[in-house]
Amino acid sequence: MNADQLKQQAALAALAHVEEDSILGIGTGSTVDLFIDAMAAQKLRIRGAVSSSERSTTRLRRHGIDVLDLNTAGELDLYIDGADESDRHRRLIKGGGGALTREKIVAAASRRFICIADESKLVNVLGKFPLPVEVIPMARSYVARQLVALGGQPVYREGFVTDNGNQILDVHGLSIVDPVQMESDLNQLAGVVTVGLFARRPADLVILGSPSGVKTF
Ligand SMILES: O=C(CO)[C@H](O)[C@H](O)COP(=O)(O)O
Repeated sequence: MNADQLKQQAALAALAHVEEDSILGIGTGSTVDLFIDAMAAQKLRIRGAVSSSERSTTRLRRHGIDVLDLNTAGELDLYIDGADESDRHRRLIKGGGGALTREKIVAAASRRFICIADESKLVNVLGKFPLPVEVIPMARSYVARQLVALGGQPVYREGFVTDNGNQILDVHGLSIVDPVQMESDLNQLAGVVTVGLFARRPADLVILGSPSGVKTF
């Protein structure tokens, strides 16, 4: 099975958690695209979705799914999103697609967070995937120097602007043994908008597609 088939497996398994007339939070990425398409194909009736990116908004609307404003939607029933890495405690690295800030907001505003991915995303220690950090543009070099002092090697994601008009530093070389502490530490740096570590609010359930079937934890 290829990676897309494994992502599809996870996306389909997540559909079983969607309740009729609920309001969903929708993440961003290729796995979430598959989830949106599967939800539309199965004609699941939901009240609407709060989207974490322009990319997902376009896809939801194309399927005729109502995209709601988080300010009026209230608390969301369920958030579905992919990840770049997950450890066994369901702590994640996210932001490979650059949507980490809105993803973190929508995850925080949701009662339940289900992460869908293929099994290659499961790691023992987070940090092999470069950690995305969204920064205010004028603070980019300052934040980069602080990240070097903390032992990372930040790389500017050139030519990429987030949906919020900010920039991304991808931090290589981190072995994130205490993700909760690192998330707090990096959040404190002036100019950092969002760190792509989802450790203080981990997923409630991770669904992984694998050649031997779906794995959940
Ligand atoms: O965090 C993300 C986007 O900001 C995605 O969830 C992450 O990059 C995984 O993407 P994919 O489903 O394409 O593997």
